[in-house]
Amino acid sequence: MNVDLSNVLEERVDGGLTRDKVAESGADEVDVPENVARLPERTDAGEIAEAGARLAERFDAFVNIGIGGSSLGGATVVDALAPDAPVYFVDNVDPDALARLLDSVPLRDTVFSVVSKSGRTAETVANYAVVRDALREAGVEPSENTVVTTGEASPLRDADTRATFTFADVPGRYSALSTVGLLPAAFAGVDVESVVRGGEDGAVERDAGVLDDAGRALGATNHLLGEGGVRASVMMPYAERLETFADWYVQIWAESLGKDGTGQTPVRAVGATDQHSLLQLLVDGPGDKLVTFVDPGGSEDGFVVEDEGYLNGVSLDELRSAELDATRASLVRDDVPNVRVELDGVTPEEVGELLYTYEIATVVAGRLAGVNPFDQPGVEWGKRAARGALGDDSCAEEREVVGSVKETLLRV
Ligand SMILES: O=P(O)(O)OC[C@H]1O[C@H](O)[C@H](O)[C@@H](O)[C@@H]1O
Repeated sequence: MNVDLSNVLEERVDGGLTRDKVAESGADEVDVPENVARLPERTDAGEIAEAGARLAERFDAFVNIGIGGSSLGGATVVDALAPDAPVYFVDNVDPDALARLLDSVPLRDTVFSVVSKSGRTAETVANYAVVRDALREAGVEPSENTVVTTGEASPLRDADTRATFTFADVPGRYSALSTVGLLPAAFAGVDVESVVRGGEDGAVERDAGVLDDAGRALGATNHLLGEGGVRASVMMPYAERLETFADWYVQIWAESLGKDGTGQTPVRAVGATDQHSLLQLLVDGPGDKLVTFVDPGGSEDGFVVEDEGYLNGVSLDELRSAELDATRASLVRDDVPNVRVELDGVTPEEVGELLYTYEIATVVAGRLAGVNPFDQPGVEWGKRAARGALGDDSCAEEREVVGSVKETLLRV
């Protein structure tokens, strides 16, 4: 994996950065906590691979029940490396979607993997309660078809299940390179040991300079551009297998950096599709965005266009690359800074390194901005308010606010 920062430099775009400014940003002095920095080397990928293989021997489908960091890491790895596997993610409260999923999988031969660090997340607990009832109605003992990954202090640790795994000692959104993110992929037969090895490749020596460490350089670049007026960070992979990575990026970037009135709005996009959607705003809208292209590298599928004028004999891969280059150039023409992350194919190693690199970039950007990149205080009030609205009297104060906000002042 390489990161091309050419198009954030002042030689390329007005308002751009200098190499020295990035190098002297202080990103090399940011302390990335050991639990995050050393997660890949502390992850027993062999054990995860074996656990996934054992489950795959017994079950035909795998359903991950979790939300946020307890779903997006696993979904990123599976969608990138095993997009056609019978692995599904229940990460919302949507009775229609859950009903359709339960109708589509062979319940008796499906393992439900409940993932929650706290063990108290309403969406996850509620979804699993519904699944548990559905299993019983199908004559299946729920504990036989359930595994759990949860924290040390979680009530889920006492759940009667087939296996209980310990949630890595990191905030959920930083847990992709652990059982949380890798068990679904292991079930799907992904080489999770290579994914973790890719993460290790992303880890660099502690005394490395900013420009020697992609994660730190990206963190510094995002921070400095933010100080220069960039308010939105668009993550635009040019591969549908990496779309979920863009979703993962939205969570880690928003939850880690959106604090104390600061933080760039992360935007999920996919190329080439969003050249016909978002690009107009990126080029001609407010000059407050950074665009990151993820170039997947070559594809095995050599589809070639025939009998179509200038496209005659052009492969879809060549068309995709030409469009990516053209889109980058159109942003440079309008002084929109952009980064190009170049993968050597969507492989386990490259996916692991991509995830790890952006974890480090997030920590560095947060520390340079003076915020804590590991908590999410802003989401807690809403959880209490929902509990209050559902009758929990310990959240009566929040319930009153919900009631007042529901009063209609203007309806059109
Ligand atoms: O893993 P859990 O404890 O169930 O938390 C699941 C998710 O919900 C929390 O509210 C945060 O928004 C996320 O950072 C977290 O990943």
